[in-house]
Amino acid sequence: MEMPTGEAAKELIEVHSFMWNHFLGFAGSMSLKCAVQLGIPDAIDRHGGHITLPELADALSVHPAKTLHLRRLMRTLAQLGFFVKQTHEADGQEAYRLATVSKYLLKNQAAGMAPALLLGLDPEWVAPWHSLGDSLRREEPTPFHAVFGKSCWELMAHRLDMNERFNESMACDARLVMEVVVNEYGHVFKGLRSLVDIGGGTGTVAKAIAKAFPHIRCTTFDLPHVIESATRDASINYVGGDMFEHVPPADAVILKSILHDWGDENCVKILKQCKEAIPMVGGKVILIDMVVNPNSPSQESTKLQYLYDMCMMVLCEGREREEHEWKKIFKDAGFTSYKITPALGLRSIIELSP
Ligand SMILES: C[S@@+](CC[C@H](N)C(=O)[O-])C[C@H]1O[C@@H](n2cnc3c(N)ncnc32)[C@H](O)[C@@H]1O
Ligand SMILES: O=c1cc(-c2ccc(O)cc2)oc2c(O)c(O)ccc12
Repeated sequence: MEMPTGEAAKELIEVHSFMWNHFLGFAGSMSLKCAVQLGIPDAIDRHGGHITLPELADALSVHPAKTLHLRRLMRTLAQLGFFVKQTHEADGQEAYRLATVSKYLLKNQAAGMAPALLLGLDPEWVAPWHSLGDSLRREEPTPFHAVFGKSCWELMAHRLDMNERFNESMACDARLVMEVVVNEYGHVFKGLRSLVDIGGGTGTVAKAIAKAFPHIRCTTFDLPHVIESATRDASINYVGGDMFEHVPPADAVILKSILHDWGDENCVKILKQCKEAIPMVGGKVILIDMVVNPNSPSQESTKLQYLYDMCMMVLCEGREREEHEWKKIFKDAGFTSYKITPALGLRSIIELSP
């Protein structure tokens, strides 16, 4: 094959770089996972936010033969924007400090995101991705079924370690999102005296609402094994059950990241149960979910929504939807009107009236 020259050579180099950037995306994610598992952000934080390489190696008990490996890991993560590399003028020693983003990887942080990183890259949660292609040729509902023979919800009822990791990942996302919802969009809860969070996990959403609006009686509703594993908070009622069969009555029900877990038919079934649970006058259903806009000015958001959609395809039977797809579901479930507030970057608040 003749080697390209001129414009063709330039194109080849660009293609090469584009491809490798994508092929090696996982190496960046896995390096970050390694940093979190080793506790690098916390070690830097404990050291006053700035640490030299030998100090870091010492703090992490890195084997003396692996100091250079640590340096390579740190320079990669600094290049990716997770740490800031500094060189001491006096002795030329390499040092690192936390970048703004890595503060969100500290353990025991209210807004920490480490559990979401660890769940997404857990070998058992990654395994179904290897079956995606084969699964597209077969009848089973998801690649997750191909690997585990059941849905993730069924599996987690028996695998309490997975249940705990999953719930913690969801809780860390909910803490972040609800901080914005109650502070910036509190009007959504105006006039409500009671509210049920459907598929509320271990209660993070309900706790955030009860704390911001103590006059609202909040209930967390989820599958029995999830409710049993929740640490009780006196301000919340906890109810175990199946949302396809019954939803406890309240002025409003909220569903955060629930409908995107399910296909259209199941969404209609869930919403019909929600409609039964709220008053015809003054009742409302509040959804916190994604509304995909393929023509969004923020193509970065659209890309993330599509990637999340792929997660839903692999791990559960859900999908991320455009407004016209939501509209049909709301109509089929018997709701007369809806209002979308694109409030949270990737996600929107959607209010439904019966
Ligand atoms: C993606 S998580 C969302 C958790 C929480 N709403 C949040 O955003 O942090 C979906 C939740 O739905 C719950 N769930 C699944 N099937 C359910 C069912 N049939 N009835 C009630 N809850 C269910 C799961 O146990 C899980 O807690
Ligand atoms: O099964 C999942 C997994 C995730 C998930 C993937 C990657 C991460 O880094 C964190 C979490 O999220 C899910 C989700 O939001 C959902 O509604 C259902 C299932 C899953």
